[in-house]
Amino acid sequence: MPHQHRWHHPLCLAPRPLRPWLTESGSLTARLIAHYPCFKVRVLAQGLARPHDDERATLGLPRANVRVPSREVLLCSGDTPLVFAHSVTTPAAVRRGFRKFRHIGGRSLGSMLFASPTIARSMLAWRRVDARHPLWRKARAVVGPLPARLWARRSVFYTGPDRLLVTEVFLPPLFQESR
Ligand SMILES: C=C(O[C@@H]1C=C(C(=O)O)C=C[C@H]1O)C(=O)O
Repeated sequence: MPHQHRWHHPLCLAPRPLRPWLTESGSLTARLIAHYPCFKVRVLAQGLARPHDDERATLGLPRANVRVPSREVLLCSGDTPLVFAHSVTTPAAVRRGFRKFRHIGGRSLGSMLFASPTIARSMLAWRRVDARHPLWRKARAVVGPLPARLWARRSVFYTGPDRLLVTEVFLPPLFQESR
């Protein structure tokens, strides 16, 4: 698992206003809605894509060139992006336990994941990402200029044998002011 070890940067290094967001163990969507009344999901991509290097092992995908169901969204307050979220799963999972994944559209994935009593979640893991990481570069491409390092977190949702890996990158409004 080559990149796995990078996913445990100590949270004490994170900006204080960001920590409650990084550690939220319930739905991030629900927490955002509570703080931002103009919460919106902007879907950037939904379809088949190559998983990132640090996602493949977590999903048990052996081949580097395999394409898997993926989704990228910006979670926004009005037009202001707050979180860039990237989710990947397996072709088998979208036919079984995560059947709704492909049809979620402009609703939040959190509304599906946390509504189902048969879906469980792993521990959260955290790291900082910079221009060497594909998620930083993807966020930069849609959001525009960004700080050199951003905090990200990820966790796996499980149902039966199926897995869905959700990674969230936190954008400046969530750490440049305290809420
Ligand atoms: C996992 C959750 O769902 C959020 C919503 C997402 C989406 O709609 O694609 C993706 C990741 C999360 O930021 C959550 O709310 O905690």
